[in-house]
Amino acid sequence: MWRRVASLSSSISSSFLAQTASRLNTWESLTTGIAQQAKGVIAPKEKTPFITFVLGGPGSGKGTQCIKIVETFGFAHLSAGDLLRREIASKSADGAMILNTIKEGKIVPSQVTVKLIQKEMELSDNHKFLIDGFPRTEENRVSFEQIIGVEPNVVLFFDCPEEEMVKRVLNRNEGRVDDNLETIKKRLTVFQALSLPVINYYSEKGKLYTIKAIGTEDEIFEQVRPIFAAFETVG
Ligand SMILES: Nc1ncnc2c1ncn2[C@@H]1O[C@H](COP(=O)(O)OP(=O)(O)O)[C@@H](O)[C@H]1O
Ligand SMILES: Nc1ccn([C@H]2C[C@H](O)[C@@H](COP(=O)(O)OP(=O)(O)O)O2)c(=O)n1
Ligand SMILES: [Mg+2]
Repeated sequence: MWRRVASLSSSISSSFLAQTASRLNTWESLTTGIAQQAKGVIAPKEKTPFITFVLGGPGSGKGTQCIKIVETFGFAHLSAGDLLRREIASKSADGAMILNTIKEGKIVPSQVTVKLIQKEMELSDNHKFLIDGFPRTEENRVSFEQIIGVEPNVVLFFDCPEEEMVKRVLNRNEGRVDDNLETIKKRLTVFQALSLPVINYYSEKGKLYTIKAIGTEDEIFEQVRPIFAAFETVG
């Protein structure tokens, strides 16, 4: 009999203990969460990231359309070119190498660019990212997959005739070292040889959305809008 009572009491006490422990755990995690928020510690990234790569030749209107996507759909905009130009301006160890590469119309080693993108993603409290001007090569693409470990949900390709891209870049007027005819010609060759294979890769994967990038900025955005609107509906 005592055994039954003993075993009963032990099962009561163990279940009581388990419940108490579970309450304490819940409380602990709640209080930890509150304390972290109060201290401004970065909250755990609960949502799966939603990644959009924005591709297209130089001057195809990627940056211009990204501004509209941010305004309408609340993405964080990470321009690979802007991040690299920021490195040059900050006179970091890689700055001189990046400047020469950009002047030459070539592509900066992937390791450098992906690390800059990774840092921005980690600092952001957004989970929806527009990664503009990346990946520009197969090496860029593979490096992102290896370092960040995720694939894009959407890949936009702004498809624009070369003569229109050249005209736009020469009129861009942002004081960029690469906005001159000599560099643009090199960039167009690099785009054909190294970036088009990436675009084809995503086309085969069924992730590519091609936008006819001629017309007014608003006309072009009307092709972009339904792509993201469809994802908003899905949830
Ligand atoms: N639809 C458009 N029609 C004419 N000019 C445009 C259009 N979209 C952008 N531009 C202009 O063309 C230049 C290049 O655009 P930008 O967004 O910087 O392209 P990208 O980021 O693809 O190089 C900018 O000066 C921009 O104001
Ligand atoms: N993934 C990338 C993106 C940009 N770069 C370098 C080389 C590019 O010619 C320059 C400028 O890129 P950016 O995207 O700002 O250029 P456009 O907006 O297309 O004119 O930066 C790079 O090396 N790798
Ligand atoms: Mg741009």
